[in-house]
Amino acid sequence: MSEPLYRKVVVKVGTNVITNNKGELDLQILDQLVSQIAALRKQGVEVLLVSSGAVGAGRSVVKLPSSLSPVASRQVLSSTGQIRLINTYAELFEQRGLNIAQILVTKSDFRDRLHYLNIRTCLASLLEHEIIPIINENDAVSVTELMFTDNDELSGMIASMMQVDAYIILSHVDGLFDMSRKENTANLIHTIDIATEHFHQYIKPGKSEFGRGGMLTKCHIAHKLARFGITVHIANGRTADILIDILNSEEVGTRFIAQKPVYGRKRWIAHSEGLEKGAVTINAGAETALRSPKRANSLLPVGIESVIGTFFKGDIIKICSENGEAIGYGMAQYSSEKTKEILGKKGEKPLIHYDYLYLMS
Ligand SMILES: Nc1ncnc2c1ncn2[C@@H]1O[C@H](COP(=O)(O)OP(=O)(O)O)[C@@H](O)[C@H]1O
Ligand SMILES: N[C@@H](CCC(=O)OP(=O)(O)O)C(=O)O
Repeated sequence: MSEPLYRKVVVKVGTNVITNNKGELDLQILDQLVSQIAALRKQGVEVLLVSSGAVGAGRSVVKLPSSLSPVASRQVLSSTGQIRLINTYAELFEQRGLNIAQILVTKSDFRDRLHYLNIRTCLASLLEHEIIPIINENDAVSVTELMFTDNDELSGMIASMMQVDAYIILSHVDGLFDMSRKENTANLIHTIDIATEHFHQYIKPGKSEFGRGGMLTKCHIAHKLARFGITVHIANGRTADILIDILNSEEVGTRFIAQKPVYGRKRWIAHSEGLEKGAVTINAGAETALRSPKRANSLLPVGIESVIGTFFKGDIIKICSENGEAIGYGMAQYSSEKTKEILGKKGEKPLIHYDYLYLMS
């Protein structure tokens, strides 16, 4: 391999990639994946692996009655399957002289800056000691409202938190296809430049059998990360040497071109969907000011129409447009109580400073 394209990557592998049609772990594919990661490590590439497959692996460990609730069966399958999954990885990496670590997280582990930084320190220390972190959602304890949409979202969060060069999503499909054409003539989209085109035009809604996310979630995350300056690849994890090819700059799968990098707190705020403590509704003038391409504007009380929930200084809050649609997130500079006192007034301090503001496009 020539000089690898990236120095640090997050690789996310989906259930459909690493399980066979009987739902069992596909040892041949896992072996192929591990050997590619080992080859990348030899080249000095730092790899964080996010692996789905716990629930899938659990299905081949225990047979559950159909009367069990979906939540309970997911808890049982994931907690039993995760052991099988991680043991398989441990054995395969050990054969290549590599150590792994298991990190199980829930969305609430990212709820405030301190927790977020704790996870970051943990992952950074593992990489520093040449241990490969294998991350999954802690499905046994994360229930409905605290769940990530799927592991594509979790991995996106890790990729942005760890400031990787690229986020590689290994799916069971070759990438994003242009579904606007007739099915049998669908074309693989090689690159997407989010500055000039939108992925929505290519997507067909729907999820595959065992996974949770679907192409729409993948593209949403890819778009978000490309905005932060991280290149995203969506490629087929069952294709031999796919990771090696990507890091060798071969044109495989779909690549979302990275834009100018954004760092620090803005990234954390951008991943706070569902973790907000409250919300504010703003008027049309304030929305126009926040979206101004000419200058960065902070959110002033004069443009705030209403306050929902209770929040304090330093909390993440959601920003909604006049019609109630979520348009962004930001860190409050003061409490909901104070905001209520001064909303609509001129000359007051900003509720959200532009450095702590993330607007969805
Ligand atoms: N434009 C598209 N290109 C490719 N796949 C698409 C598209 N629109 C919808 N899909 C669906 O998305 C699925 C891939 O997403 P997902 O099931 O989450 O993959 P995985 O489980 O491999 O992570 C495909 O099976 C396909 O049916
Ligand atoms: N955490 C779950 C996987 C959830 C998930 O996002 O699955 P997938 O869409 O296959 O990546 C598991 O390990 O079974």
